[in-house]
Amino acid sequence: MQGSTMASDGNHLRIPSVDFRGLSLSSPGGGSWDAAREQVMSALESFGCFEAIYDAVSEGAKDQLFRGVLPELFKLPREIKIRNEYVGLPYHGYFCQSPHSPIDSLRIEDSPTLHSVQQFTSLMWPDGNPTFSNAVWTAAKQVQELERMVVRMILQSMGMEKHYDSLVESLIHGVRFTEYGIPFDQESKVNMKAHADANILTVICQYEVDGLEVQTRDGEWIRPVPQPNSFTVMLGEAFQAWSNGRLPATLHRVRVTGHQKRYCAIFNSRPKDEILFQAPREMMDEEHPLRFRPYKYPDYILFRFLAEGGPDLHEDPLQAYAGVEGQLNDA
Ligand SMILES: O=C(O)CCC(=O)C(=O)O
Ligand SMILES: [Fe+2]
Repeated sequence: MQGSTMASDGNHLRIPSVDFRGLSLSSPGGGSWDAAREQVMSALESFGCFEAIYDAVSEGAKDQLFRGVLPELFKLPREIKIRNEYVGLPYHGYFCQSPHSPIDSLRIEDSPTLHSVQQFTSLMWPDGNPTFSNAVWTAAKQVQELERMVVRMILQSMGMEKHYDSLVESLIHGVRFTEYGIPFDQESKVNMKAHADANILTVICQYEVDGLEVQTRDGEWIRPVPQPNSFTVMLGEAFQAWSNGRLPATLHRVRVTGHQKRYCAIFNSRPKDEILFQAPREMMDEEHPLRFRPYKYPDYILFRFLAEGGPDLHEDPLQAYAGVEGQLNDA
């Protein structure tokens, strides 16, 4: 078991890494599992994220994805890519507008289900592209297993394991693939400004060209160094709401400092459209009164990205939308 690495490199903080090799959702307990769980919780507390060492997605599979499948996808003409529309939810299909950098981004919803990936594939390649479908589906299934292990560990640590099945059942997993060009502002080099994700957890797979930066709980920005067998895992706003504020969402941004195109795979699970998402009762007591009113994910996304002047309006959009001390308290 590789230890949790909180040590500094000179004065450069490193994100703790946690070894998931050999762990499985089918045996969520025992020595190595419990040790990894401790490391996960301590990393989330200080850093809001950790590097998962996880080789279920092999180096070969990553090579195939990033060298073959993704460049082929992004090379398609724009009029094909816009076919990936998620009606009613901005940023959940295709988007290519950013004030900060050239960007091209496509989300595949329900990607651990082969049929869902095939549907996406047939929009892009009407004659089919089994190599694409299989590569994406296989990676998504493996990353979903990693994500579920992390969710299970977190719930165990909070004494909430009995809610694991219902929480997982309320979520849908997807993957977003993004291609970034060189940022417009060459001083800041920001491709994507600081934000938290609306989902429960985000699992980021970088490849060769780094760029992700994460803000630690002390407010310091650190840059995960992608390894062939690592994924960066961080907390999203849905977990913050579900845990009644105990698991604050992690701020992160993207800065591409070189002159290469950057591809990134962003895996995550988010509340299903129809679910009224809320913290279980046990998360509340006299010391911890309700922090976020129940909400539906699509309503929040519309608030965040479309209503009231767009994504830049609120510094803490979840608080503004669902915080019980927020303006929309009685909405
Ligand atoms: O490209 C990355 O590393 C992160 C992208 C991101 O934060 C997002 O799409 O929400
Ligand atoms: Fe993000």
